[in-house]
Amino acid sequence: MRVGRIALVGRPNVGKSTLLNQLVGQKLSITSRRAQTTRVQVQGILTMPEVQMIFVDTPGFQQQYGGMLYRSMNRSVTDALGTVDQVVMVVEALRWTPADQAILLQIPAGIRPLLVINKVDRVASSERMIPYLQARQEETRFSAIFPVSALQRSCLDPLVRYLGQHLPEGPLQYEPDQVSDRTERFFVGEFIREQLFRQLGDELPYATAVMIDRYVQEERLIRIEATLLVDNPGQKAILIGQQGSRLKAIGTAARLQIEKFLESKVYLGLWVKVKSGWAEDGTLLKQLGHDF
Ligand SMILES: Nc1nc2c(ncn2[C@@H]2O[C@H](COP(=O)(O)OP(=O)(O)OP(=O)(O)O)[C@@H](O)[C@H]2O)c(=O)[nH]1
Repeated sequence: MRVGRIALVGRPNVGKSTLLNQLVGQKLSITSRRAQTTRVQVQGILTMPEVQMIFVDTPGFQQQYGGMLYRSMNRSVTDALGTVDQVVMVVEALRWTPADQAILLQIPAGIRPLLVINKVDRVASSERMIPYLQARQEETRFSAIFPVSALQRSCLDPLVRYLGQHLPEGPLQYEPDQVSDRTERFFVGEFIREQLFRQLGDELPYATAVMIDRYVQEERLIRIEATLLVDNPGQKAILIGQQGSRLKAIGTAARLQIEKFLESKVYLGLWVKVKSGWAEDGTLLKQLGHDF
């Protein structure tokens, strides 16, 4: 067996979560059009006849906000890189921004990352890719370059083959049918967060934490109760909406996703609570799965 840990790095929104979900074949990490939706490190596991790949989905590297939450996010990028066998850097086709460059510089010097150029489906003519590819090849740090479309699942097979061939030999670390080391409860929180990102304005999802208070298997359904923590009463009002309409829409959409994921009927109760400064509360962040 070849077994190893693979880190996906890249600036926010390049499609790391989408790529991970496609590789592992299940919706593990939430995706949205907005940047910086991944807060904690999620592992996806892909087991094939002779290979087990353990993917570490690192949060998008960002410099825009300060605060404990974001420091923890940036630190987990560097931490993750110290313990992995392969680093995959993801960028968007035809784009190489200062943020991409900063990420490349953050990868420790001894590591030769593999470059995935994602979203090639957006490139109208392949000729436009030639100078872009040449420029990337001149950046001699990459061990290999793979243009792909995570969304359309195209060109992923050569990438998987290459990754498998370059992992160390060793025993299985997870059962073959395991796709993640996270619990179902964790994913339920992620599905709720995904709806916050889809249904709210720009700022609020970042100011909201989801806590699963109850998760009980009953005879005919799974009963889940969750609290959405916000920073101030104004945010609470926005989140609840006119006569509760927004919270209801978030709850309904999240419940449908959760039912699909758990393959069971679900009751989902959502409450909104104001707790100012939650993003600076180390104990709370730990409970939510952030390491310090
Ligand atoms: N056209 C196109 N869009 C893609 C592709 N892969 C991802 N996207 C879109 O890009 C957006 C961002 O994707 P994510 O997977 O959330 O990006 P991420 O890098 O994980 O972002 P963070 O979680 O913020 O770090 C989503 O709207 C995806 O649907 C692709 O191959 N082609």
